[in-house]
Amino acid sequence: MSAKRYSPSRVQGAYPAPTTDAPVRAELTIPGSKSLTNRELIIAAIADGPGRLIAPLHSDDSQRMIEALRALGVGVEEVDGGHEFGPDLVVTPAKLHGGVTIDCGQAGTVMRFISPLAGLAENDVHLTAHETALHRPMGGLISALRDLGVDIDDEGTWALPFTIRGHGRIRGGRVEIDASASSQFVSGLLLAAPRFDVGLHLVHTGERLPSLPHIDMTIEALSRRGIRIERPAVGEWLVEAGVPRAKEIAIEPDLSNAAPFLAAALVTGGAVSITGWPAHSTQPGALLPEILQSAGAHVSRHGGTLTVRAGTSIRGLDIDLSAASELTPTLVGLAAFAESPTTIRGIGHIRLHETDRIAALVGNLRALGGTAEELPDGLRIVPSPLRGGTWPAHHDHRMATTGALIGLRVPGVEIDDIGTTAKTLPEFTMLWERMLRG
Ligand SMILES: O=C(O)C1=C[C@@H](OP(=O)(O)O)[C@@H](O)[C@H](O)C1
Ligand SMILES: C=C(OP(=O)(O)O)C(=O)O
Repeated sequence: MSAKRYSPSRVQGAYPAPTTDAPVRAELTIPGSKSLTNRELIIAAIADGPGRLIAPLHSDDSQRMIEALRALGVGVEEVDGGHEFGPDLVVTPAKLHGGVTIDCGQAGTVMRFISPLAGLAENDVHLTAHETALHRPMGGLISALRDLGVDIDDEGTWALPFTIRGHGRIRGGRVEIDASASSQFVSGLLLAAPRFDVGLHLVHTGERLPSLPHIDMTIEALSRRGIRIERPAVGEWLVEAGVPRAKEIAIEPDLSNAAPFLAAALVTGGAVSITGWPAHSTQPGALLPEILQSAGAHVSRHGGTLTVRAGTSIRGLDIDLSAASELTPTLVGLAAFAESPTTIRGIGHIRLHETDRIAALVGNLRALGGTAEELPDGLRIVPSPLRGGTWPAHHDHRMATTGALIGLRVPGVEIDDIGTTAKTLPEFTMLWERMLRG
């Protein structure tokens, strides 16, 4: 039986991707970062008083986190902050109570960040996910939590669904983890670690560690609230026990969600500006200006607005994207229109993202007449003329937005399920059409 579609979007179903002959010229504001919103929600929930998230993301992934925290007893209240994409959030910490079921939807951040927190709850927490996300790796995290003394009943599967039998405390101490399947195992443990009795000494034992900027993001978020984290060696973290300070935190725009819009400038020979681009950011999307420049773009910044202008052509890239693997789908869309081949390496673990992204990207491109091949830890695209056809989203928001990018220059591309974009950007079609209107 095929998996049920994942479509919680405001715009649902098939979406004929708009095509344009004209260069796009637009200035856009992108909603808040998924990764920052869901980290700040967790830290706010274990802080020393009520705190506020300013301009957070409102999408399926953030809603799943809000509902998970509320289920555990934490107060999360919506308060108008005057922002286009939804209210601010006031988070009031509380004793975590358990006795609940939490549905993580498709959100990797929810399944990996809530699990350690559930170990601090007073009772059983049953964790499940949408059926399209039950395959996502949890084993390394389950193993580390067990080593820390957390009682988990997974019926021997090492996967969701499972029950965490919370006892109201986790002792903490030294633990090893193989986080080669996902950096979120590390982030999830670090985020809850201040509330462990003796803090945490976490040692990564796997051969590779993807998405390092996302771990830096976790460390930076905790440090901002007074929690000390040391890194005695690569792949090793020491977190002191303590209570994070309650704060008002402004959430940066989601730079990975800005990627297809910036890439649209190159694909159409135009220019796209994104407002509120942070001067410093741990988001992997902060690498976009440099990556797009290597692809031939002209990049400039004026007063917090980043502008990407097309150059004379798009250069193919040979790039290790392990630090920023969530940018892969957009860069593949860009590569389809380059003047030379693109090779992306270091991203083997994205076979276990929302879908097997390597297989899905190669398969979708080939179905439109493109030339692409899977590599053991990445993929290679040789630009060739494409024709229209169905672009399956594979219940993956970034596959859907890549289909839209390709459709800008290839008439007749239809994304089978645009609803998937609600995972992190329910406003995708609205913003895409706003970009095309200029
Ligand atoms: O911590 C985070 O917010 C994320 C970490 C990364 O996960 P992986 O390390 O599993 O790739 C990234 O791909 C995901 O989109 C968000
Ligand atoms: C891999 C992703 O999501 P998640 O947070 O569910 O891991 C992603 O957004 O590209």
